Amino acid sequence: MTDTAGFPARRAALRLMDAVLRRGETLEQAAPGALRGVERGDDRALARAIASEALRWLVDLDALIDTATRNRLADDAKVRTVLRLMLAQTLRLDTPPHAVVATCLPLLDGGPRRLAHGVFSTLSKRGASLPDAPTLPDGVHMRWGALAEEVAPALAAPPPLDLTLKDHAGTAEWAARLGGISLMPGHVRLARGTAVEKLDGFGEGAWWVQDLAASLPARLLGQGEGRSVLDLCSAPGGKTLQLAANGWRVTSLDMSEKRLERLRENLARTGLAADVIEGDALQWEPRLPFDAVLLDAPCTATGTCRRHPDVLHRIGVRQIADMAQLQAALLARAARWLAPGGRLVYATCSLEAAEGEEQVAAITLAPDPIRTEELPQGLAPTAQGWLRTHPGLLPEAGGLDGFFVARFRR
Ligand SMILES: C[S@@+](CC[C@H](N)C(=O)[O-])C[C@H]1O[C@@H](n2cnc3c(N)ncnc32)[C@H](O)[C@@H]1O
Repeated sequence: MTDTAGFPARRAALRLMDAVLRRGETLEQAAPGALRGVERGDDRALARAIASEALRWLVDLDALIDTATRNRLADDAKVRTVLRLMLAQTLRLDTPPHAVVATCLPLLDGGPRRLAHGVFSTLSKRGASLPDAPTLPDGVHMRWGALAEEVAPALAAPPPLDLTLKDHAGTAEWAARLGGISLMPGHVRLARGTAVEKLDGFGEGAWWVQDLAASLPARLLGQGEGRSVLDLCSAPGGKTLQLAANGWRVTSLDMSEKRLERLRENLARTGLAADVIEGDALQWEPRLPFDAVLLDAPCTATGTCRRHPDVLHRIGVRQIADMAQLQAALLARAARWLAPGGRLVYATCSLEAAEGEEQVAAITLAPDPIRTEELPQGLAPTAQGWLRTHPGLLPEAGGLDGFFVARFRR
């Protein structure tokens, strides 16, 4: 064990990488265990930043490593992962090489320290660099096809911070007060890395963090005017907050008690109200039909790859097929709970057709096509009246998450 300052953050980063690449966990799931014992907040943030950058640029970092070894290192060799972390720090986080060596080589104590030092020194002397955009893994390329070329440049850096305002009337004022820009009423975009809790308006619940794309599904249900809506799969509650703020009587259902705790905190902070139910949507039955249903279905979340680059490596055909099966079952149930004339919005933050376009192709409700004027400038619905966003859209404004959204009427 070393007591070098900065070592705990690197050890935690290595644990995060292992959790994602070996055990298929998300960075969020892995964080509590991997960061255990890392006391300082800035060390915890650093560990996450190193692992995120290593995952974002994994293919390119591996290609560099492979130019500097005589025998190719196994994909899951610890020395490869340590080298990925070392290079991510010098090439992406501007950490000086001597600091990288001092804090990372102890990760290999009793192992191939000299090999790692040699490869790192060779690449440093050579002035190794990364391409402008990350190279996506082969499996992602195969699934996304031409879309991969549009998404990759948007992955080069973490995304900006989007806020949704409780009161859309105050958009220009809040944008000026927080030093951001607005891409549509009720939206403010800030530079990435902004610390949320310290911003004006957080304590009083004037806004909540929500990617622009994630704010579109609830907007597509319009003003509630006291009508009832079921927010199905609702936690941590970004869409419940929007619906409540837009005058809907919200029933908010999710099966995760832990995520519902965050939803309740969000309601308390913003002073908004919803009937919160912990339940499994595959078992639960409502007493009365709803005027609207929003199904923000569980998904592989590959549309959030800018923020969560672990999805590029964890998600494959099996996970997509499992999610698609669950989504089909949820969609069939949600459609039955609509009152005549009621509207259903189906959304996923996935870039996989199986979780979007293919999922709604067979639905028996009438389509209620999304219109261009309902969307921020620069976005347009598909020929079918669906919305497909991806990180490569609105590049000058900083992009947006990948979402699929479709609307229907009973
Ligand atoms: C995409 S997230 C929802 C995000 C949320 N709509 C928001 O805007 O904050 C999907 C949610 O589905 C929930 N979920 C997954 N399977 C479920 C089921 N069978 N019944 C109820 N909720 C479920 C998960 O707990 C998770 O919170």
